[in-house]
Amino acid sequence: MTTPISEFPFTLLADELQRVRANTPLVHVLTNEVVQCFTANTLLAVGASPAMVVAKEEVADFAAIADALLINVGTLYAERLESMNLAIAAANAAGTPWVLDPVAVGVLSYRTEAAKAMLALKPAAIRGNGSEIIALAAGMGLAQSNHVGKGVDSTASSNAALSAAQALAQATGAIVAVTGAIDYITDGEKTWSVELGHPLMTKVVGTGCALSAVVAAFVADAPNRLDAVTAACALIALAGERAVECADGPGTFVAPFLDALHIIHPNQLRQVGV
Ligand SMILES: Nc1ncnc2c1ncn2[C@@H]1O[C@H](COP(=O)(O)OP(=O)(O)OP(=O)(O)O)[C@@H](O)[C@H]1O
Ligand SMILES: Cc1ncsc1CCO
Ligand SMILES: [Mg+2]
Repeated sequence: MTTPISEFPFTLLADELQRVRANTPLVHVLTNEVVQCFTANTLLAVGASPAMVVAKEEVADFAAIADALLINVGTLYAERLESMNLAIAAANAAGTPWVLDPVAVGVLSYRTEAAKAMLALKPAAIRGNGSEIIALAAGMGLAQSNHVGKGVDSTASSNAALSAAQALAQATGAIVAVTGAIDYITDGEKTWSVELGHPLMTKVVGTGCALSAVVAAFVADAPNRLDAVTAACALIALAGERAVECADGPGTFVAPFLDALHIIHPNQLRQVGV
């Protein structure tokens, strides 16, 4: 059973956005080298405060003072993995929620093993595409790994990964968001479906990665993590839809996407809804 976003109270989405803007959460971002700037700009446009602190000498100190941490394994290598594990340990010690983006997990064994080990470290949320979520679930014996990704791109629809997402949420205690044409956000019991967004969003690198950073911003001090992650997914998809209205293609998508995120006001969401 899934509940469509049209039943997600608009006031809740507005309230979530207002909460994030009021708190301007400091988001510690350990992400891949492709999407750093776009991710930082997306967080700023939403109203959060990004910082890409990566040195192993600094990550523990910073994770302890940040409001949330993002771990994205898109361009993983040994030194970065060491930093990530130090940051996660410090975040957990400080009670700071952290989010896992398992980019291309299932395709390559090094990152698949690294992400699998991270699952035991209690992420607050996991956000990935269909192939990635199926692979994570398969690594725990919860699904069959029958949709290995094509590099960072999914070969599975989010629909095909829904039961894997629900099982993964139950097994890890994380909120799991599996994204694609429809985003599903689940705590293993309740599942929201967000049928918003536009296929052009897959033609611009890093929309999913940036969404994961926004998920981190929303889970910071969240009264309800399922609502927070659902609101983050809905917000990014809505901004994508609005951007497409004034974009000619991928090259002209990014500027109106950032503008839409910056301009969207909670009161607008209260009036018109999703
Ligand atoms: N076919 C689609 N139709 C509508 N919206 C889409 C579609 N595919 C993706 N989206 C939107 O793009 C967002 C990013 O999801 P996607 O599943 O493409 O991430 P991803 O594969 O991890 O991307 P990346 O690794 O490039 O950052 C989704 O949350 C959704 O809003
Ligand atoms: C293209 C790409 N390669 C490694 S990470 C990344 C960003 C999209 O996930
Ligand atoms: Mg991705």
